[in-house]
Amino acid sequence: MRPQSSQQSDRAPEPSPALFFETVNAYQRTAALKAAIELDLFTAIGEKNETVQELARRCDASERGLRILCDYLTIIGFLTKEGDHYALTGDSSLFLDRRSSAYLGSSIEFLLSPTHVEAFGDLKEVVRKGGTLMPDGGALAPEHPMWVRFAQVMAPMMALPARLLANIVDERATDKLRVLDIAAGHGMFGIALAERNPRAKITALDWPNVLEVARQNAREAKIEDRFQTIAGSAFEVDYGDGYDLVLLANFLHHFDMPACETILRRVHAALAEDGRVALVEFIPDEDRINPPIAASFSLMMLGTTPNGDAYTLSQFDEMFQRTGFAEVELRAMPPTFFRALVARKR
Ligand SMILES: Nc1ncnc2c1ncn2[C@@H]1O[C@H](CSCC[C@H]([NH3+])C(=O)O)[C@@H](O)[C@H]1O
Repeated sequence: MRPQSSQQSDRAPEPSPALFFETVNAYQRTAALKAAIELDLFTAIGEKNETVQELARRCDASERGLRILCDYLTIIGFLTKEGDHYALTGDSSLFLDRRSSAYLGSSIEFLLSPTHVEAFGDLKEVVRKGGTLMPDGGALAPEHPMWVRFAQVMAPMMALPARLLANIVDERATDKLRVLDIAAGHGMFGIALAERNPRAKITALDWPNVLEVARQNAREAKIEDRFQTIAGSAFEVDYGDGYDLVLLANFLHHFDMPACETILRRVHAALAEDGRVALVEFIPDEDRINPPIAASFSLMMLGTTPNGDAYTLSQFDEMFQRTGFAEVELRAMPPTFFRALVARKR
């Protein structure tokens, strides 16, 4: 490190074009990670194929290509390099080695699907308009096939947040618990509750094509006898009533505040008198720029939905107040970037 006098460190850093070049070329960063996942490079290195020659055999790729890819991945922090040997970092070993139960590689099939990437193809026009250019409400079009893909490939990634939420909302895991999981997707949030608490009964609501994936996951978790479904739009279908807990995980951010309130009013009516609603969301601080991952999620909503957003705690408070909820509790869900909001009906 360059020695700095206290006088120098008070000054603004020298101007640098580094951020410009890094950002303009950031599509190559995405491409490098995608290529490594598709070549199963991280698993190969985890299996101790550590040189370019060994990796070329294992990944069925050229030595030149792998040398340049591995050096690039080292530069951006996914690998380490000593001499001509590459190794995984702790994060890469946990999240990118296919043999890990926390493997995230399959999520690129959703996150980098053509639907998603194309939504950001002309962001200038999206910004001019103030919402997605995708037809029919973008991601919110009824039975959009992207949600089937989401349910299939994101289930492993949601297993941990689902277990964390279950601990928060059903600590004892012994009481009777009727749960409605709205926009259930893969169904993992409800399934995690049913796995912990033998008296939990889950009703999962989503589009019919998505519910097929949730039902399959419920069968695999051996809780299908306590797993029902309601197919259709959360704005239209009858929820039933008397629920002890309603889950709204990663759903409200797709809509503007009046639409969120429509859902919350319907939830309020469907809850038992001592019932609760639990939200799982990316919730930025009031400055809307921290924490970075939660706050950046607004851009995802700008590109893919007409009116969605990452709402702050004060915005959720307002929505809860206007829809009759009481006692809102905010809970962190480390090590994930989600936060949970639990509100009582009364
Ligand atoms: N109008 C709607 N009614 C019901 N579900 C919807 C609607 N629009 C989108 N969805 C579903 O909303 C889900 C959003 S993804 C969230 C899935 C899950 N709760 C999780 O936290 O991981 C997808 O499964 C969509 O199919």
